[in-house]
Amino acid sequence: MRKPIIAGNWKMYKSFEEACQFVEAVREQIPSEDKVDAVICAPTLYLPTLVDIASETDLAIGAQNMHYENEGAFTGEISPSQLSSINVDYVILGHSERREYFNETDEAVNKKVAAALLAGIVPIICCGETLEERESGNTEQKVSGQIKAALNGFSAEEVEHMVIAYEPIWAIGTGKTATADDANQVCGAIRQVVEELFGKDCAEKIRIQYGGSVKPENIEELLSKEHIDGALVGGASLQVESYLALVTKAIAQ
Ligand SMILES: O=C(CO)COP(=O)(O)O
Repeated sequence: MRKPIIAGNWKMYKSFEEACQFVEAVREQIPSEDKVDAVICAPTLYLPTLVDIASETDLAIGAQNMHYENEGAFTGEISPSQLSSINVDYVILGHSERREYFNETDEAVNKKVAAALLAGIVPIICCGETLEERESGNTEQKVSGQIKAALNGFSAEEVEHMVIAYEPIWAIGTGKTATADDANQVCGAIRQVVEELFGKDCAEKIRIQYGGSVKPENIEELLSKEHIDGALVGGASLQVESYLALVTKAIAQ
């Protein structure tokens, strides 16, 4: 049995005060991390304070991006070792918004995954197809290519602790969710790629999230599917009630 993982991706939302109030409100109500991994990936600026507020609780704090170098002349960037120095547990890598607006390539994502491992941060590796790619029947080809590139050069022991997030781009922030069966099919195809590259044991252990308009009303059906082990959630992670509902529903599966 794979433990569910619910990660909120706040993107570029919330003031500092709102972020602190959110974590203060949810930290005591998060179910035990034996049952579910609950994560909030917040704007970088807020991370040290949020890690502090969430310390000694079952809520983990993550970043939404990082550079692959530990230091250097990269104005405006944040490094893996800087994140680990403030005890950040997770980092989202290769989100479609970063690939689209910030020219993040498969090669850069692969370097970032390596850097996250060295820094002891769990990478949440994103993949997903555009509407055009889906309509032309290229979903699995696109997603497999992204995953093969991101996982290039690692061992099964390393890969089994990573998290993959399948987020169809057309379902992000649009209110359109892939049907649970469609999402499960693609997550199953990703698991198959992992099995081919790293073996059955690794494929059975790695957790694969679905992301794209996940909310309390649809999470149960998504998580009831064989290959969907959690969710990467944008909009519905911004409110205390809906985030807690997602986490609570995840353990009822
Ligand atoms: O991009 C997402 C999470 O990373 C999904 O966002 P929404 O849940 O708002 O569709």
